[in-house]
Amino acid sequence: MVVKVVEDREAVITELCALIESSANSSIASKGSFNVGVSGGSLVTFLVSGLPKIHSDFSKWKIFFCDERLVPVDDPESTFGVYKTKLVDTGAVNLSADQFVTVKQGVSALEAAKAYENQIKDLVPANPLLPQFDLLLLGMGPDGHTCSLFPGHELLNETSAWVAPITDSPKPPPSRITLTFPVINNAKACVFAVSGKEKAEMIQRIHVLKENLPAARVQPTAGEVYWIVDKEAGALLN
Ligand SMILES: O=C1O[C@H](COP(=O)(O)O)[C@@H](O)[C@H](O)[C@H]1O
Repeated sequence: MVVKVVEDREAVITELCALIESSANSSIASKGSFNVGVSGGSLVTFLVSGLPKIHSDFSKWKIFFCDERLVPVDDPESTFGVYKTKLVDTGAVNLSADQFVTVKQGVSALEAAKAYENQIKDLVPANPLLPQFDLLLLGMGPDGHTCSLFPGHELLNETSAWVAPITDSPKPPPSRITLTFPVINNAKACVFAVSGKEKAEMIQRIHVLKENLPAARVQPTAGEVYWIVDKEAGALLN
């Protein structure tokens, strides 16, 4: 695990996007494609600000969702909706909407999760039996959740589904789908980008007190997990 404390939110964005650039370009050089999973929440604003500054062949990118809220795309809570509006429609980066592997609309959470799992099966090479993303970009909520994996929730123990439905998310909206730990921990690399003093206590609980919170369970078996935190979020690390 690599924990890097940087000056401020801007520096988090710079570090995060340098890591993305390097991962994307080495994936494209070695196999001609880059399969990346994105999260919602604060990560969207980091990427909207940082991605336009990196150099990569964006046509080789395929973008998946580490989790998605089951709301219409034009709802402000839709993670795809926000990326589409702020990153694609603005032309900020050379990505088209169809490079995002979106979640089926207008069906139950269970059906949406199953359909997304099948899309992943078709598009992401398995290594050896589970899909292996090149990079997963993760956020951590102030309660220690990541993706839509919340403290104390039964989904933390999911071992067979790659993508799971959740209809009782403690953070609204309640209905979502999420990658599960077997898939997350099979990624080549995962990165958390965390900024702000409201995250400081949780960073301490995970990295100093070693509490087994959802974000702490991100430990890729054959890859690296990076934590990029700013000084406010990392204030209680020592
Ligand atoms: O609900 C969600 O929250 C987490 C954390 O969001 P943040 O705004 O505290 O960074 C996010 O990573 C996840 O994708 C999202 O659905």
